[in-house]
Amino acid sequence: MTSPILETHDLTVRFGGHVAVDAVTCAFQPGELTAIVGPNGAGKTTYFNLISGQIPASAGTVRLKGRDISGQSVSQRTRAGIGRAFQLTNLFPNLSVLENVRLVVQAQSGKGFNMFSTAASHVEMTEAAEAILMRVRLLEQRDQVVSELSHGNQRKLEVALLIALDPAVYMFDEPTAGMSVDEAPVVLDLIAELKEHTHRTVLLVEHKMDVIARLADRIIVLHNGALAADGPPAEVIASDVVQEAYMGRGLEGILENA
Ligand SMILES: Nc1ncnc2c1ncn2[C@@H]1O[C@H](COP(=O)(O)OP(=O)(O)OP(=O)(O)O)[C@@H](O)[C@H]1O
Repeated sequence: MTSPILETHDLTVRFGGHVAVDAVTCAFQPGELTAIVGPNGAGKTTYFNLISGQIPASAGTVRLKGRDISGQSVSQRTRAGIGRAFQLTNLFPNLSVLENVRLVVQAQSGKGFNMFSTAASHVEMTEAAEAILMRVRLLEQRDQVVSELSHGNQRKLEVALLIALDPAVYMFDEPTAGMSVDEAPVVLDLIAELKEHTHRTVLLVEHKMDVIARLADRIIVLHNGALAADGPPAEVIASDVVQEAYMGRGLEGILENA
């Protein structure tokens, strides 16, 4: 077995007396797509926040490629390879779609805002940004200002920015939430492609059963902040612990059928 890309060890956070994430120990392998499920308030988003660094842990560690990143800020973790789908506030709303992607491509190329960068490299960065926009089917909207994009297209742009960042671990929190039936498949295809073609590790918080069935290699179930089950989808869905945890409703009872 290869070394895990990402590991959490006894990861815990308390809010006052409430333990929102309770000693979660889990390892994620390269190329593996894990769906994180559980009822409302189970701690899924908080677990994500602990991994990406939005909130500090009360106890436990997060390791990326074997290195302890528990003390690092969000931006340090992003640079280290944790790519969480951008919140809309991370997009530059008054810039065009192309400009938003090109800024990330530029930052990744190490050139930053170098005013002396050559015309050729500017052309190359534009081409790289356009290639990404083509992948996410946003090339037609390249000159549109971000604030004028539809919700679905803004989500696609978030995926484009993540692709430009090319992190080792992609994190998506309900990536198709609020998307139309026409828009959602494009984003799901992109996530599938990340896993299959680029062998990236993907973590997905998801309520929709059809999305999980299509994409997940593995499901972890959080219940009251603790890891209640972990394994291949069919096994987890059928497991006694999951059936009992949801009082006979089974996992299907807490997932939405689209
Ligand atoms: N900053 C905070 N301060 C206090 N309590 C919090 C904070 N963030 C989360 N919680 C609590 O921690 C628990 C876990 O919340 P979390 O949002 O992680 O659940 P979730 O599984 O993502 O739920 P949902 O499916 O509804 O998004 C909840 O009881 C929530 O109220």
